[in-house]
Amino acid sequence: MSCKTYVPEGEAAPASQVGATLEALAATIAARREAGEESYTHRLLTADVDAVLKKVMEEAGEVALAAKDADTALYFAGESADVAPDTSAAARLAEAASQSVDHLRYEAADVAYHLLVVLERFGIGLDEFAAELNNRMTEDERPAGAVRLYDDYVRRGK
Ligand SMILES: N=c1c2ncn([C@@H]3O[C@H](COP(=O)(O)OP(=O)(O)OP(=O)(O)O)[C@@H](O)[C@H]3O)c2ncn1[C@@H]1O[C@H](COP(=O)(O)O)[C@@H](O)[C@H]1O
Repeated sequence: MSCKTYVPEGEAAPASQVGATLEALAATIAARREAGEESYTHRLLTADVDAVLKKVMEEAGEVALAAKDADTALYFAGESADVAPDTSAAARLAEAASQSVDHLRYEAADVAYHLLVVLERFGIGLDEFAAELNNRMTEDERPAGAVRLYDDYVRRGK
């Protein structure tokens, strides 16, 4: 866990934080098929597919811009810490760099959410998505018991 995160006191942590989060979010998204038009997710699931595809591309672009900003901010924070450590300028640049990394995380979450909506639209469950990633791993990298794709479904259409 990073110094920016915490688990609320008294709550048991799931075996995999990101696994539990993605599963909960994917289930919420799937359930929004039955929601009303007031749900943004429902609209993305049911409107012209271009709407959600446009969002994926827009949010991916925002990740790239946020990462460039973070890269620049970290560079200046590093330079300042080398040249004038323990000054208010160095502290300000360090804080700006930390905020720019936070912004990158925010934009990455936007991409992940919109990608999950696309997967739901096309009936690709999280286990199947995991199998796609697992198939690309070496034996050493792949976790024990990891779900795989049957050979007939590997690199299909390529
Ligand atoms: N995780 C998300 C989620 N992430 C992003 N978004 C929406 O995606 C849109 C992103 O569009 P914009 O880029 O225009 O907005 P922005 O992020 O404020 O702007 P930028 O900083 O990115 O430029 C916003 O409307 C966000 O509210 C999300 N909408 C919903 N969810 C989840 O889906 C659940 C169901 O939500 P409903 O859509 O309300 O049913 C929610 O409870 C959440 O758990």
